[in-house]
Amino acid sequence: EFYSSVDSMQDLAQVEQELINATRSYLEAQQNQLNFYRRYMEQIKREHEWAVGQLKLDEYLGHPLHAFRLIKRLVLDWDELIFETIIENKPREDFRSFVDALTKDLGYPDQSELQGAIKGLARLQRVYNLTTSDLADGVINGYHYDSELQWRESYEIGVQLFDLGEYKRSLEWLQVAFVLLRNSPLEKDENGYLSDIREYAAMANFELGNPERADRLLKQILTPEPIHSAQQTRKYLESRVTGKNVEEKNPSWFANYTRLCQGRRLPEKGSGNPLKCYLDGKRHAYFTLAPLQVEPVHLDPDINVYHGMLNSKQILSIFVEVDKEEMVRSAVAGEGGKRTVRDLRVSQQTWLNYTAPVMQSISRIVQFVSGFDMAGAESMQVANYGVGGQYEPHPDYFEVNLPKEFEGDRISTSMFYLSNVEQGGYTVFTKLNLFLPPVKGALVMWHNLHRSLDVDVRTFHAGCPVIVGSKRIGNIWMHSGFQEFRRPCNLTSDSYKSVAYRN
Ligand SMILES: O=C(O)CCC(=O)C(=O)O
Ligand SMILES: [Fe+2]
Repeated sequence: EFYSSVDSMQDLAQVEQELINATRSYLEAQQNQLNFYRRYMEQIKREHEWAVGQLKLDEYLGHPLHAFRLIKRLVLDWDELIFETIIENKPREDFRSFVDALTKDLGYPDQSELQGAIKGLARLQRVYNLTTSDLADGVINGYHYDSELQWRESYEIGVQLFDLGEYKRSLEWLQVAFVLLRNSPLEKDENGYLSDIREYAAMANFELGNPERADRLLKQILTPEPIHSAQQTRKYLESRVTGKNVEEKNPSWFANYTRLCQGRRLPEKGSGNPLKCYLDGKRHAYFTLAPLQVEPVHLDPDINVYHGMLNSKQILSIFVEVDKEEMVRSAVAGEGGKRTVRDLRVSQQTWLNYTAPVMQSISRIVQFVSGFDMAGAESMQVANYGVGGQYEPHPDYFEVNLPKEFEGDRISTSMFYLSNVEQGGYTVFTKLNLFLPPVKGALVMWHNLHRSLDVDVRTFHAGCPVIVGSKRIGNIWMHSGFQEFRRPCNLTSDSYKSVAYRN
């Protein structure tokens, strides 16, 4: 799978580069072969002309060498030089086997990849309120990127969204495609693409509960030919009950999620945020010379950002380790805890243990900042999101179906940002009115469990869709086993605080 991480998309760029090279050599080889045929024809033609110019044909052929040449050409040359090489077409065979090997080697995207990429675009539109015309113009949140879409691309998006049942969005893309094609000075639309667009637009309108509009669009493309597909579509639609214009129903968390992803908090009660950044050199001797740069972003539950925990060199070393592993599409726990791939989590990931030197440093950082015993730590999960990649609101604890290999639930999360993100990709806490833009080298830490070890529902959080850029994070989840002396329970339980936050 390629679309779910920017890193794996790089393989595709390489595939395309190699395809360009291979196609170039193919064209060149074909050209050489054609030139050879042409030269051969010219040569024979010259001989014919010479013969006709000089002598009568029977005189010419009366010469034994001429007779021999003609027969030799027809028996051998035409066959070997022309017929066989045309049929065999070596350049084409070479090209075909090169492409086969290349796609086997580096992989090749299929329809489902295209769908994944298009769903990603639709997700960006939904979460960030991006208009279709802006996106098609390459304008994202007011930033102009030099990459507007062609009518064909907009059309393809419209068609795919139609197939996905996203009729309203589909219609918008079809309209953009229509206008682009109609206003395009180069395209003459000999193939009737305007009609194709109208036909899809008609069907989308029909599904949206506008049968009159659908009919009007289809009438615009009716041709005298009875087999034309617009007529068939019309018949088909007449036989069906029109769709209902149902407003897209979003889940209850969606409004909070999108607002925070857009960097908008609800106004705070009281006198605003009293939290101040501070330096902490006392937490552990390790931080005496380089005190922790703490940005407390929430109290109760405490969420802290520790800035400058990893430098670029260390982050590069982490990715040297990542390159030794295989990145796989991230999954979520499905029914009965089974690994399930879903659109709610679109990224690729791998796991790193703490043997490499850089990973030993990371282990020390987490140990000294959190005070936890690393005996309870999972390996670090390194993830890379693709454009539109996200992780919808979830808790990090298991609560049920805790995998057997762990002692206790995930008591805390330590999340390192391993990249900046050009646009989007915030981490948001949907129940705490909190958003965090990724800052390369920073570490975010919080507890997922109350001191009673009951789950703290307030810690629901999400990774917002990446709009532009490649988001990389490294997560270390700590389990509650081994930590009884590190984070002892209180005399009174504070798990009541979570009650109001369940849904
Ligand atoms: O990408 C993010 O900001 C959050 C990721 C996350 O919550 C997770 O991987 O569990
Ligand atoms: Fe998480």
